[in-house]
Amino acid sequence: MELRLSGVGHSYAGREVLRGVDLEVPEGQIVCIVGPSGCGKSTLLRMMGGLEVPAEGEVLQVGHSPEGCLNPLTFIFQDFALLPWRSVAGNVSLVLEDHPIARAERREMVADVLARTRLTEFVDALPRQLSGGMKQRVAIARALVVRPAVMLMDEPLSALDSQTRELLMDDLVNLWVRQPFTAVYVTHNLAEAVRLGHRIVVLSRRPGEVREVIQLDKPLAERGYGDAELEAQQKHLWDLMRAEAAAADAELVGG
Ligand SMILES: Nc1ncnc2c1ncn2[C@@H]1O[C@H](COP(=O)(O)OP(=O)(O)OP(=O)(O)O)[C@@H](O)[C@H]1O
Repeated sequence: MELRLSGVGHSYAGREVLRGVDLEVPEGQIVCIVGPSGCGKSTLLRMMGGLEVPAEGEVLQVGHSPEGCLNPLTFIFQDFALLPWRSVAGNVSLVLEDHPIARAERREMVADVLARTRLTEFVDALPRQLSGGMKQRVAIARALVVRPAVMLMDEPLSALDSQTRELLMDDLVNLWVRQPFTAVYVTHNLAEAVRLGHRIVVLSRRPGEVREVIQLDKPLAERGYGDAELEAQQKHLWDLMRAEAAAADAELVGG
């Protein structure tokens, strides 16, 4: 399934936050959305996930969900949102419990996704026993277990330290290479965008409009830490964003 947004615009209490956003999320690709603080990135993601309806324009879901999909649009947030009293397996299986799935099959689905996210040996651990990176891997496993059509990721790595971020980026790349998924990935971090994005959408400051869409053709598996080509793309992105970010910053400071 792919997502197509056309002419999406929105205001909150008379304050315009998004304007005329056209955007496509092709099946099997990761689309990163970058832009200065407050430009409407999370709002756009919520609209893609059907949590909010845009005042203008439309968000279309085109095509079919993958076979066995239990929840077409699944969110991953920065704060993991795990239940502290449930084990790793318990947190992952939670999202299957509302579906008519036999216990044995449910167990198999959880075991499979924990293996894919390298969590098998932590199956019985509680969230408080896990590092931040592992907690986010549990959240990713929980999102993947429902076989989503599109994963909607809102700054999933921003609560983590830089080494953990690097490791998790490798994990996401490996997951995608083994079994491509479709995702929209909102981030402030341009290094993450050039490492993970097949396409990067740059929004202007509020009201967020699409300033540029960058297509990165280098295969994800070949993008490594310190890659010169990616660093050049990152610099280009920063050149685009610098003035917008400074202006947005001044606006926020000034209220
Ligand atoms: N439910 C809401 N009610 C009123 N205003 C809102 C609501 N949600 C977001 N806003 C405002 O809309 C603007 C865009 O917010 P949004 O969180 O989408 O931006 P963002 O680009 O994700 O920001 P950041 O990069 O800082 O996370 C901000 O000014 C925010 O305060």
